[in-house]
Amino acid sequence: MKLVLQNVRKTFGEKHVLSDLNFQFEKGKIYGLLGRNGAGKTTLFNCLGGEIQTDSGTMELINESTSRHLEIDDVGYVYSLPMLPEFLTGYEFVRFFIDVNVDVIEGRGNDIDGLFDMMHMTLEDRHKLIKQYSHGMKNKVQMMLFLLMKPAVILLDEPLTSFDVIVASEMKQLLRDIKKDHILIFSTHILQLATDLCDELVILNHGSLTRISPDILTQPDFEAQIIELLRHEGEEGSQKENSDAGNL
Ligand SMILES: Nc1ncnc2c1ncn2[C@@H]1O[C@H](COP(=O)(O)OP(=O)(O)OP(=O)(O)O)[C@@H](O)[C@H]1O
Repeated sequence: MKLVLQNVRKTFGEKHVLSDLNFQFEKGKIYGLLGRNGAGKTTLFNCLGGEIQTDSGTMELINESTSRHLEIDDVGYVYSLPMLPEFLTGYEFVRFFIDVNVDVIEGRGNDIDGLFDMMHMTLEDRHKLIKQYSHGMKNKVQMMLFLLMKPAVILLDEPLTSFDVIVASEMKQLLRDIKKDHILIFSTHILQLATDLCDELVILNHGSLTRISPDILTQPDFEAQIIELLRHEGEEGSQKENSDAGNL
């Protein structure tokens, strides 16, 4: 399965945030999305997640012989600031979520405690009001929802930054375990996290996506090179592969 973006555009007033963006994401990989503040990472996620409409272009899921437009239900979105009903306990919310999505979730919702165990959330925590949850605990609940829904595309907007080192390591392992069934796109400003977790690094700059050559990642000064790419984003002659040439 592939997610193919072609000529995707999004403008806010005079500002061209995404301009004729082309890229192809493949199932089984974790993509690290890098870009400077205001580059348009959240805008891209919002377009993919159906939160906002693109101005033009296509976003399609392509299997071996079929293709179709990306639908809202194809996308799971873990927000950097999770929005959850604070008046419910984590357990109550997950049970409610399973009840309203029972057709999609099928048997995966039978063991709610098993899900909380997988997230290493204690019995006490799972029965506490979400209002009392830390940022990281809320992110864990969000992650549980996509384990249940199994959307084709999972977008993660800086989620691991709220986890302590132990939990971040557990979550990274969880993402590696599930990646074979999904397209995972992970937005982060933490370069070390991106190189550690992701199979491919992609830079969003001047409204387009550009794949970073894997050769750069194996070089000892890769961090300096990526910083340089971000600093001189869009300039000709930088050591990166153009997404149009390399991926479509
Ligand atoms: N609803 C909106 N209306 C007008 N402008 C917007 C809107 N949403 C985003 N923008 C603008 O689009 C640009 C891209 O913003 P976006 O939040 O997508 O960037 P980002 O890469 O996620 O940034 P950061 O890394 O700082 O979170 C910014 O200039 C922002 O001001």
